[in-house]
Amino acid sequence: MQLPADFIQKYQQLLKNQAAEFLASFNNEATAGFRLNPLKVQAQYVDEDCSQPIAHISNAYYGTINGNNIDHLAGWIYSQDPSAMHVAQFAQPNPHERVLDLCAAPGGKTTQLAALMQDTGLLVANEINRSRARVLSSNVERWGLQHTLVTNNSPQELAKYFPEFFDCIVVDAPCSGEGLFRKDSEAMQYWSLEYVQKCAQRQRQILIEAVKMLRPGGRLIYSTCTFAPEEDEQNINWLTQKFNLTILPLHHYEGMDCGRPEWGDNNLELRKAVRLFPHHYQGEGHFICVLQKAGDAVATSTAKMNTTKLPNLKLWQEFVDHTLVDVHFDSLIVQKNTLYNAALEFSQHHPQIVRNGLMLGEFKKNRFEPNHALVLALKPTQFQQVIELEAEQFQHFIHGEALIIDNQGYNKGWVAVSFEHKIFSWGKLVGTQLKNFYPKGLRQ
Ligand SMILES: C[S@@+](CC[C@H](N)C(=O)[O-])C[C@H]1O[C@@H](n2cnc3c(N)ncnc32)[C@H](O)[C@@H]1O
Repeated sequence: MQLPADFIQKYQQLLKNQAAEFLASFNNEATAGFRLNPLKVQAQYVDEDCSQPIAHISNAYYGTINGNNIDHLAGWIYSQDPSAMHVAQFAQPNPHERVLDLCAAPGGKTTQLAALMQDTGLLVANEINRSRARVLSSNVERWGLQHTLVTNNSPQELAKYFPEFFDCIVVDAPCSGEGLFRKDSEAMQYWSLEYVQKCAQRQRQILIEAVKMLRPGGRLIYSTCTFAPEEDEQNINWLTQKFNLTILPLHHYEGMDCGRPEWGDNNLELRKAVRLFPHHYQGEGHFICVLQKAGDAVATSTAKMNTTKLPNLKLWQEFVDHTLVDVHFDSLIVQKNTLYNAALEFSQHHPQIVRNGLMLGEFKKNRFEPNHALVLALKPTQFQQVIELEAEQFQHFIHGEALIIDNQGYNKGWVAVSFEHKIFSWGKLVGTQLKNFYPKGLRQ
């Protein structure tokens, strides 16, 4: 790999006798990994090879996945660089906490945080870029999450709505991406010494807003996928000088390096951070640091904001009675004919919302049409009827075709549709015809 000359020179100076091994690692292939969704699945039921677990990460394995197979469509797996998986794992979010993933798209950390929280409490997944926020939202849907609020705000805007609100905030910052060079050589095109400085400044602006949203005693997790000290140790050192935050010790597992005090004004506390170098760890480059804000560390409960008035829910109730089993939603709200079980209920003033909790469905004239998110979020036992497709039927169905099935005793109406016993879509049964409700945007 042809690395930029300034990059080579910089790391020769910084890493000295380790530089040759570090620079040579860029000629090796990037390491791939994936995580299983513990909200849905156990390893023995997926098609992927789960023979190489990633140490110290729950439900994670080395290897590549097929983005078009049923495991992916049904939200049972997520592709992610093994190093990146340590961020949420070190964040250790507790069930029922209020957690913010401030720079969240496409959703690697969000899906992992939600899994660790067992989809309880409140997870706010924010992304500044609108089209990336949509991708984030579709990954939240695929993962079957019920208590995640997806927002599309700048950190400055978001901070106006959530002063000292969160128990835990993850800032997986936009960075110069040096740790991605092996995976995506295009990342190198943007790289320059000036770009690193620019990224470091932008990260400081983001961190200032993150601190405003963190409650006293709350945890701030800062990560980048770059080796640059300006964006890593120097930013953390600046942060601890500017605000009342202390660095918490992280366990340095095999292959993990410590943060480098000498790269951050000789602040010895920086040793507590984790650096992942590709010549030491089987993954791409990463930096992770966990800090705690001074103050009361008692965990807060998930309080709700003001509630909204509901229209007549008869159509929804009829749908539940005919289609579902043992479901309880206690935060129902309606927005523009769409019914949600809200992750958070707002008064008049609210951030730019892309998805608020679980989208249950839409009121259309005299009927209720369930949303794709609902079929992906419920357990198989929560459907009155599940129709299992054969391989050929599955291929036709994900193309958007209706099917003629051998109807042996199914009732007319909504059914969950599965393949390999993985539920992936709604269908509507009329006699022997299974109408197709697999979303148009996902059809293959
Ligand atoms: C490293 S990526 C996040 C990856 C994500 N956490 C994951 O695990 O899938 C950084 C994100 O920050 C967003 N971003 C860019 N500029 C930003 C800014 N000024 N404030 C907040 N986020 C920003 C980018 O659009 C990008 O989605």
